[in-house]
Amino acid sequence: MQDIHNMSQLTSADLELARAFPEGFLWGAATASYQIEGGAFEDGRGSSIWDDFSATPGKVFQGENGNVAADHYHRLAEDTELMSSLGLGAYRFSIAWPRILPEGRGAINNAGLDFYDRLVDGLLAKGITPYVTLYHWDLPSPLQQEGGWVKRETAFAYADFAEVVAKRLGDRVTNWITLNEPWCSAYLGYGIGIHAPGVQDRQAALDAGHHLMLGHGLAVPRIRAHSAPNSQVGITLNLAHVYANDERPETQRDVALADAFSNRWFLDPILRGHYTEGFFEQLGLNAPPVQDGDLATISTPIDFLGVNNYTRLLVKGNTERIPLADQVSLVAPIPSACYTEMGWEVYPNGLRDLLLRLTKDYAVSKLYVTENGAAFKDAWNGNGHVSDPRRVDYLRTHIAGLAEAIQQGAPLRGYFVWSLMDNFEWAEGYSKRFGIVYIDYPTQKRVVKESGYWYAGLLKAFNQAH
Ligand SMILES: OC[C@H]1NNC[C@@H](O)[C@@H]1O
Repeated sequence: MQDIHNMSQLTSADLELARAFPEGFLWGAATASYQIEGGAFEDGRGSSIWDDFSATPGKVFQGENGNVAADHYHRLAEDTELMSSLGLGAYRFSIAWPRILPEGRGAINNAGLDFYDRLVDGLLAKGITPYVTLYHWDLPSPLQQEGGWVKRETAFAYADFAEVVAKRLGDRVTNWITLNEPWCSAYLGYGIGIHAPGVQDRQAALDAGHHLMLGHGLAVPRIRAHSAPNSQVGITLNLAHVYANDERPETQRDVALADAFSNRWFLDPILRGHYTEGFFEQLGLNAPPVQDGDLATISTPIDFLGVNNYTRLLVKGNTERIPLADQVSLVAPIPSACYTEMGWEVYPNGLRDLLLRLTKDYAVSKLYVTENGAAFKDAWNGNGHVSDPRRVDYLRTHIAGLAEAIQQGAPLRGYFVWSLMDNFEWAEGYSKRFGIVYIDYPTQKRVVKESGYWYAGLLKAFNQAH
């Protein structure tokens, strides 16, 4: 691998930026099982709701699926070497529940555990710290056939799964993330149905969200029980800072609604032990089936909050009617702004402002940015590397915001770029590329993009400064 730490990619300002971060700050990259692994029918892996959703005509771009993806299942050595060559301090990945418990509960598939054993050992051998997400959306199909996350029993099945994994990996894994983005699982999967399992029922979204959070709370002590004393357990939420487009009262009202729906729906139960006042009424829905003790379980103390952030929300108040919390109108694309291939505004201060808000409003002892990145049109001409200056600029400006947030008191301990490599972007299939490494799917060749070289150079400059 050619000198990947080619710091000539960096400006003097970049070198200054690297030095702005405190000693011990963690630099990593993130992926998820269904998005990169492939090996969908191998070694006892069961089916997930994303296998089923992908196989349903019309659900995923061009009918694409995760059967092969980036073939990571067969490329552990190559990919851990790639991570090492980039100089990553940590790697965030997720465990495919259907590899471990093909039926969702009951019989353990040891070949599935063996795969993650090999991955963890490979990372540790290269000095890369594993950050393990236990659930990144690939619910075993049999559990969905019983109702999935709208059923309370799924929360208990999840906690059992978490314990099985912690028992096997807890002697080496000390950083655990229970769930990735339960908001997406609940609202995109059960509310509007653009994600698996494709249910369109807003009440079901509330019920699923509650049981996802319950599963989180049930799992935390069981993970701790099988992990080393210095382990830390947290959860990753997708959050976005909400801005007012103007000073009108209806805009202020809608900013609060958007914040409740996008952020506080999960932040408040997990970090404050209660749902946001009036939230269900604002949605025009009933409360989910909360049982005595649930909120105490859901708000069990955690060691860090993982924050996934890509853009901001800019709200312009509705005048003609009182909107529902999930129907607030966002400002139309701003001509002067930049947008990624996902249609998300590039607004670097949004990540900084989000971290500062969390620090001010919630008693979080530690924060990690567990995902941040961008999809742009990346092309590879079959040789050399992939030029992606817009992604370099996206990373540079968002990382600069992190330094400001830390300076202003945010307890930020690390950053994981999304993503290590191009991968299956859910309903968008492979049409959207988020990687700092390009995947040529026909050949499965890994090609480090300009952003990958830049990120590697930044990490090298950071390490040299400490
Ligand atoms: O949309 C980009 C990413 N967002 N967070 C969850 C990941 O699975 C997505 O690929």
